[in-house]
Amino acid sequence: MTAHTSAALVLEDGRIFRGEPYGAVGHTLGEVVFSTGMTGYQETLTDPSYHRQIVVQTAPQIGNTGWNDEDDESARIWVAGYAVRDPARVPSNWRSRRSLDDELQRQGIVGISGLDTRTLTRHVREFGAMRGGIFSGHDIRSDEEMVDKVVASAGMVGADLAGDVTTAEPYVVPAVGEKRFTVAALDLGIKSNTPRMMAQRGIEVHVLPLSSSLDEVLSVNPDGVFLSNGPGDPATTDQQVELTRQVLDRKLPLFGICFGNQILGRALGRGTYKLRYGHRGINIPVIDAETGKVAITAQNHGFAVEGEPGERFDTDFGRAMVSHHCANDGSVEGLRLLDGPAFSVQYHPEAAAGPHDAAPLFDQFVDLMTETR
Ligand SMILES: NC(=O)CC[C@H](N)C(=O)O
Repeated sequence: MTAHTSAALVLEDGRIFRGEPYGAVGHTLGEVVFSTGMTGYQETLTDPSYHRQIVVQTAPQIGNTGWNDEDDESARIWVAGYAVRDPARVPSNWRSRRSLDDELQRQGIVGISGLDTRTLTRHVREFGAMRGGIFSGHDIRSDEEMVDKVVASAGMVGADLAGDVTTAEPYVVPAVGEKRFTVAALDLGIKSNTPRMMAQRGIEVHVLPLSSSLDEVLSVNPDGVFLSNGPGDPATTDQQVELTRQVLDRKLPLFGICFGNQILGRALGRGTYKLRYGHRGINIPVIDAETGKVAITAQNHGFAVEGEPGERFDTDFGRAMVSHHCANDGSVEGLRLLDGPAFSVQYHPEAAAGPHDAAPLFDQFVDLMTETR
C-alpha cells in the first residue's frame, strides 16, 4: 500500500476520500461536518460541542501556529476525527509548544490529511452532514467493510451527548475585581472562555452539572441562570427544558448560548430540527430583527429552533420573539422573551478565535440582572 492510500475518509452514502494518516493511526466514527474557520483550530478541537463529530477544515493549511498551552476551550480534544488538506510541516508561533500532529497523536485523535477537502465539503453541502469514519494504517478494510461500519454507527439525530462532557462536580470561577453578581451556569459542554467573559464583568460563576435541579440552582443564590453550548440533539434535553421552565416561572434572568438557545426555544414551546449541513465558522452574518444591524459571528451548530425571522409568538411565559436570524438562510439565531427577563443566541459571543461583534451580549445579561434586582 502506498503512503497515498494509507488513510480513507468514508461516508455513509459510499463516497470515499483517500489521503494520508494525520494524528493517531487507527479508525474513528462520527458525523462528518465542515468548518470554514481560517483560524482557531485549537479552540475548535477542544470545544465540547464537537463531541462525536469528524471535523473537516475548509481552510487548506492547518497547523501553522502549532499547539499552545493557553487556548484550550476544555481539558481535552473532543472531536471524533479530523480532516485537513495540507498540514503545516513546521509550526511557527511564539506560543507554540508542539505541533498539531503531535498533539493529535498524544490525545489519540485519528485524522487524515492530503484528501480533497473541497470536493468533500461540496458533497456535504449538497447531501448534508452525515455519518462517516476515518480509517488508517492496519484499520483500513475493503471499501464495503468500511462503509458497513459507518452505516452501523449512531447518527446525530437523537444523540444524547451532553452527559459525556458535563462537569462531574460544581466549581466556581471567581469574579475579576469587585463581585457584582452570582450566576448559576448549567454545563452542557461549556467552553473555558464563557465563565472568563462573565468573570470579567464582575460575575461569580457557579458552573453546575447538567442534571442539577432547581433547588441546586437556587442554592447558589443566583442573580441569573446561564445555559451553555453543548453537543448532541437538543431534542434530548427534556430535563434541562423543565428546569428552564421553572427558572422562567420565577422570572430569574436567563441567558443561553447555542445549545442553550435551543433549550430556551423548547421551553418556550418551539421544536428543533436538524439543518442540512449546519453553521460552523467564524464569519456567519446574523441580523438583529429589531435594529436591522448585522453582526459577524462565530458558530458551531447542526440543529436549529423552528421559527421565522422577526416572528412574535405566545408562550406559557408571555410573548416572545425570534430576535435574530441568519442572513444566509433565515434560520433562527436568537430568541427573546418580551414579557420576562430571558434571551438567548444560537451563535457564540464567547468565541475566542473569531469576531467580537457579539461580545456585548454578556453586557446585556449584566443589564438584565441589574434591572431585575
Ligand atoms: N455549539 C452548540 O451548542 C451546538 C448545539 C447542538 N449540539 C447543535 O449541533 O446544534
